[in-house]
Amino acid sequence: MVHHQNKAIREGDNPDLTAERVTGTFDTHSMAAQIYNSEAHARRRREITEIIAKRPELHDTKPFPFMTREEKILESSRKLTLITKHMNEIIEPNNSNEMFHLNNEVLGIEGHPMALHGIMFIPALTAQASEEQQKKWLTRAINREIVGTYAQTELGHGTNLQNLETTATYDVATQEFVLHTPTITGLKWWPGNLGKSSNYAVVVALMFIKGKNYGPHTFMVPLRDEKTHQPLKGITIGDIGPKIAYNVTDNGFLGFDHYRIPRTNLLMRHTRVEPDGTYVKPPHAKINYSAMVHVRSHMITGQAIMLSYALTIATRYSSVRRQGQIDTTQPEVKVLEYQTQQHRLFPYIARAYAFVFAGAETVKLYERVLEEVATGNVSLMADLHALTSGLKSVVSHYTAQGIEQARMACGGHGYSQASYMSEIFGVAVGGCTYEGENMVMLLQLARYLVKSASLVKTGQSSKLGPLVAYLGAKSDSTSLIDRTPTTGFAEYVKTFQHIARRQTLKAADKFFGLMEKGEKRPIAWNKSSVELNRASRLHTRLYIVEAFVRRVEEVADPRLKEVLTDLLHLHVNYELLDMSTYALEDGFVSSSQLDYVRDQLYFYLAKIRPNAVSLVDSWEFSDQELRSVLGRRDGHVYENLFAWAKASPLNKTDVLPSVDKYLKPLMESARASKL
Ligand SMILES: CCCCCCCCCCCCCCCCCCCCCCCCCC(=O)SCCNC(=O)CCNC(=O)[C@H](O)C(C)(C)COP(=O)(O)OP(=O)(O)OC[C@H]1O[C@@H](n2cnc3c(N)ncnc32)[C@H](O)[C@@H]1OP(=O)(O)O
Ligand SMILES: Cc1cc2nc3c(=O)[nH]c(=O)nc-3n(C[C@H](O)[C@H](O)[C@H](O)COP(=O)(O)OP(=O)(O)OC[C@H]3O[C@@H](n4cnc5c(N)ncnc54)[C@H](O)[C@@H]3O)c2cc1C
Repeated sequence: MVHHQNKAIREGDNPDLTAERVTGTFDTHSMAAQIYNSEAHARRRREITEIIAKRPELHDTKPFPFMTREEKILESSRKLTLITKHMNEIIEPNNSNEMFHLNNEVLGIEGHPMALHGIMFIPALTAQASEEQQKKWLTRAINREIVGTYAQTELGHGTNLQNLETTATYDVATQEFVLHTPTITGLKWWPGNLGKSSNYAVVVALMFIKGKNYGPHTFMVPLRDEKTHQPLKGITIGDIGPKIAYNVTDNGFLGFDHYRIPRTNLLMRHTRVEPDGTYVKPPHAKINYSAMVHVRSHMITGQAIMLSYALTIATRYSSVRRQGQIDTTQPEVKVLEYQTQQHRLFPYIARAYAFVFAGAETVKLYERVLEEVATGNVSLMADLHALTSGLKSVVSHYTAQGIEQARMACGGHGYSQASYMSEIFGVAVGGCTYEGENMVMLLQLARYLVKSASLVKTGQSSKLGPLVAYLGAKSDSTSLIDRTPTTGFAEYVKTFQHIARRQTLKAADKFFGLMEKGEKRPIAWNKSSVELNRASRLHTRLYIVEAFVRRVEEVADPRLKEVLTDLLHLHVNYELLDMSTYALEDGFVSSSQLDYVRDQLYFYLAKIRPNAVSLVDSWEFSDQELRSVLGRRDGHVYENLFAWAKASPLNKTDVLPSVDKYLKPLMESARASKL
């Protein structure tokens, strides 16, 4: 038996797809170890997939697109119960990476009744509850004795947390907080699983003590009776209705009518209110925003995964879809042969790799900050906030664009829910909004960049942190791309640094200049904000390139290194062309250098072509996880599209009631009136 580098090859597969896999030059299991940041985790993912494959009770009973929302919620709850019961046979206890994979395989990306429980409720309790409070609630939450969510956003306010309307007023006499929703716009609105599933929530409310507003604070709040699941007195609660996607999650609304909770339900790891109402300040004003930073840090990886779902589907399908000829004397080609198709897909394959490598670095920094903050050291919080704000925005934006390109690259069948593309897009694009609307988060990063720019301008570049040290460096007069005999990544990195530095300093100049002309700070900020956000994007894209370079430098296996180097070449050339206005406007890069960049881009599209399928196979998504007829591992698309269509609920009968009731009489009366 031949041992192929691509481990997805099976007998009986569509030969067009097998032919692609045979040309792969590297071991896909080894590449999976790069993607999932460790050989052990990549292996565990495969083992978990195999365990699930052998347990039919954990499989979808029918394709999701054929189910109503209610059916999906029921089905997801059934599976959730089973995986909770058998968790320890499938994954290592409390391993969140393994849990994430288990959920994606069994429950899928449309959400489930305990989605926010794992993503935000437990992280909020872990980071913000005191040890005593953790003993009371965290263990119960981990054991799933209670179901919780994170309720912050309101109908009228999501971004501007200082103007939330839900109040928590301290009553010294009873040592209780009184939670109240004064208006319709003060209703909590959006929190995942708040509507129907959760019986507890970490609620963010403005805290008032003796008439003074202490700003947003987090409280542990019981919402429903633990036995009957009926809403408690003083609580108005429900589901907000269907969304673009993610409909298995019951995003909800919540109102309080003078609802009392004990003083000790304020999460008190970093902040305290004494019985007499004395307030003890936290070591950092934003320390209780940690659950948001948790999601922002992890969602970079989550977005890369969803982008790769779409790319896996489109690249496999493009290898079995034949349409048209390039040489008219030859048979029809796989659509993957078209340069336009490669240009649509391959740069996004490179981006997905770049994002997952940047995501791994972000999680590492997040974990370090979490440990440091637990011991009272908050020095890196601002850096982490700036980094995650930029990355969540840039990565979610390009992820959504990439998924949409992948959808269009599948032609008509991409528009069918059999492709599953619309759900993947819908879930992923939510990331542009949740955890901070993208423009708003770019502006958060811009604050950090402007502070750094003012250090540069006042001759204090030595004080710049490592993420922004390049802002204080001197540029070459022009880019050295194609001006040295062996142009390497260093010339590209310097070019991206030049572009990001110039835009940051220019946007900061604009802002400071407006203030010098007498504009008030917030007005000057608003008038500079488009330019500031451009700087934030360029800074983040530079970071992503650098993370990619760092990873490629670390890789030892020569076959992996070669293909990852090809992808990196593709990435830097595509990125530079995409932001060429910035490079051209001050003459840092010339049009002849851009011609070189274009040639390089086309060269690497062709060089990557034989590895394209192996590059997407390396993410090792099972068919169950992908839930896409077009993306099937075996490539048997057409017969399965036909089977899928036949299974559509509309095909249960030949004549629909709507026809009996309306169309037949309509046609009959049209015929009669013609007589
Ligand atoms: C995922 C985990 C998996 C875990 C498993 C792990 C396994 C691993 C596997 C990996 C895969 C996982 C994949 C997951 C996929 C999920 C799929 C789908 C799930 C869908 C779920 C959807 C969930 C969605 C939930 C939600 O959506 S929950 C609601 C989120 N809502 C927002 O995000 C509001 C935005 N708004 C603001 O964040 C604020 O409003 C505001 C703008 C900052 C101003 O904040 P404000 O308090 O007004 O600030 P200012 O007073 O203006 O002060 C400003 C000053 O503070 C500073 N500063 C502000 N912040 C912070 C901060 N943090 N830290 C430090 N400093 C900060 C700032 O730098 C400035 O400093 P300066 O420049 O002054 O020095
Ligand atoms: C799928 C999904 C799941 C969610 N889950 C949860 C959850 O579990 N818990 C929870 O609490 N919330 C949740 N949310 C809410 C989410 O966090 C907010 O919707 C998000 O933070 C954006 O806030 P917003 O809706 O107030 O948007 P807005 O702030 O009203 O945004 C509208 C527009 O105004 C602009 N804008 C607003 N402020 C500024 C500014 N200062 N400067 C420049 N432009 C500005 C924005 O850029 C945007 O273009 C979820 C949302 C979604 C879509």
